[in-house]
This record gives sequence, C-alpha cells and structure tokens, in this order.
Amino acid sequence: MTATLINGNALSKIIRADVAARAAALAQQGCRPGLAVLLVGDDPASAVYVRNKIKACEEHGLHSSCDRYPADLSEAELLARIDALNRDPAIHGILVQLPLPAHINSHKVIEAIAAAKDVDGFHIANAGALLTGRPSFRPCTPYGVMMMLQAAKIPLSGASAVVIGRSNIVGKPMALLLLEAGATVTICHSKTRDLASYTRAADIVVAAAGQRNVLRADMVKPGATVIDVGMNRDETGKLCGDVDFESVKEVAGHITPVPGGVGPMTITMLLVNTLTAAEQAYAQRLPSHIA
Ligand SMILES: Nc1nc2c(c(=O)[nH]1)N[C@@H](CN(C=O)c1ccc(C(=O)N[C@@H](CCC(=O)O)C(=O)O)cc1)CN2
Ligand SMILES: [Mg+2]
Repeated sequence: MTATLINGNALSKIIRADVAARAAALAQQGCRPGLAVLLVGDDPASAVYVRNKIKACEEHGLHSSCDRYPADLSEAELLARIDALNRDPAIHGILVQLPLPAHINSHKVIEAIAAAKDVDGFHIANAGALLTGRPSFRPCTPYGVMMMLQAAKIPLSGASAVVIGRSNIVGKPMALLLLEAGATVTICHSKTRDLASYTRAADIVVAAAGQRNVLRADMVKPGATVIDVGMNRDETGKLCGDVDFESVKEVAGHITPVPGGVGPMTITMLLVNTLTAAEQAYAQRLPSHIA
C-alpha cells in the first residue's frame, strides 16, 4: 500500500471530544442540546444509522428523542410531528432519516423543518445559504469530508477536484464546499461520458455514486486524494464503498476506507451541527434555549 489512510474513526474521536466539552459547557448554563430523530419504515440500514446517532448523542452529553413509525405513516402525520418538534424548546435539531417511503414527499417534509433546527442541512434555506456563501448548516457527509481533507492537510485552493454523484445530500453540496475552498470542481454522474478522462486529471476525487468499483486504479492520477462516500455490499455481503480500494490504494496519495472512513464522520458532524444549533438558540435567547 502506498496511500496514506485518512481514518474517519480516529478523526471522529478528536472532534467528538470537543463536542462533549462544548455540550457540557452549554449544559452548565442551563441549555442541554437536544436532537429529535424521526424514522419511518423498517429499512434495516436506516435503523442502524438511527441507533448509532442516538447512541452518539447519549455518549457526548446531548439529549435525544427517537420516533419510530410504521412504513404506512401518512405524510400529514409526519408533518404534524415536525410542527410539534419545531415548537419544542428542548429540541434544537430535527432529523428525518432518509430515504422515506415512496408515498411521502421528502422535499415537503424537509421544508417543514424549521431552518434553524435543520441539522442535516437539507432545507432549501440552508442549501441556498451554502450556494450563496453564507453561514448555514452544512450537510453532514460533505462537511465530514471537508474535515478529513483539512485534517490530512490536503491543499484545496487551486486543486482540481472531481465529485462523482449529483445527489442533494452528498454530490451537490460536496461540490459547493470544495468550490468554496478554492478548488476547481467538476461534477460527474451516471450520464457522464468517459468518466476516467475527468478523474485521471484530478488531484482530489470524491466518489459518491452509490455504485461499486466506480473508481479503479487506472482512473486515478498517481498521488491523488481519493475519498469514498459509497456504502455498498459485495457479493459476499461485506460492506464496501464505490472505490476499488485494493487497487486504488497502490496509486493514490491519500485514501479513505469503507468502513471507518466517511461514514463515522457523518454522525460526528451531525453532533457538531446539533451543538451549533443549540449554541445559536442559546445566544439568541430563543425560547428553545431552555433545556
Ligand atoms: N437524514 C439523513 N438521512 C441520511 C443521511 C444523512 O446524513 N441524513 N446519510 C445517509 C446514511 N447515514 C446517516 O444517516 C450514514 C451512513 C453510514 C454511516 C456509517 O457510520 N457507516 C459505517 C458503516 C456502518 C455499517 O456497518 O453499516 C462506516 O462507513 O464505517 C453513518 C451514517 C443516508 N440517509
Ligand atoms: Mg448520482
């Protein structure tokens, strides 16, 4: 292996220690940060992620609540619950686990969350703030990737970056964050012709396509930084990313593993966003500062 591993578990530990200290300081002033998580349906992977989010809150001094609903919950019932949480002073962050069942309009649900409590950073107000370079809650996965690049001291200003994937929760915000940091950014996706011609020229490749082996060794510039956001299963059921790790690690300069790379950072940045929401509410003495 020639590439240096960027370890999301190790970096998470450092950031989470800071979260715990900030949460304790805020709690001492009478404001315990609170996160509400809403899970609809019985997708096993979503259940694991939600459980890990609640556990992370418990371990770092954040209050949390979790509502689990059957897959046939109506959109109106979900919206009513969000409305109640928007007005709940003990709750600073609200998160609806995605994906939602097909009969629920996820855009409508996300827009129903108060932007000040949208710790996923998916609300159109937060997405628009990111687009226009104003402070906002940054979506947790791309925010986590930025922290990993910073921790590994990867130069971003003037770098050529390729993001593979154009989803609202990873690809698009990832591209905007890299652009904000001064990179020259190309977004590639399932309709891109000759993907390798883009990735071979890139200093940084972020793979978020949801497809195994989308990036192979012959598609990577020697020494490039490769970030794997993918979460797939191989033919034996083992968790793997979008990157052919075994071959790419021999060419790249830095690489993230799956598991133990970007995944844990997603939950870490959720804690950071929730704490920030609580600190902002407390600073503005909104009714929601009362724990
Ligand atoms: N409301 C949201 N829904 C979804 C988000 C999100 O940020 N907000 N992101 C993904 C899923 N996700 C968090 O919700 C998530 C995915 C993966 C991990 C993680 O820690 N992965 C581990 C492996 C876990 C395993 O063994 O299965 C790793 O990579 O090491 C955390 C969070 C979609 N939905
Ligand atoms: Mg895509």
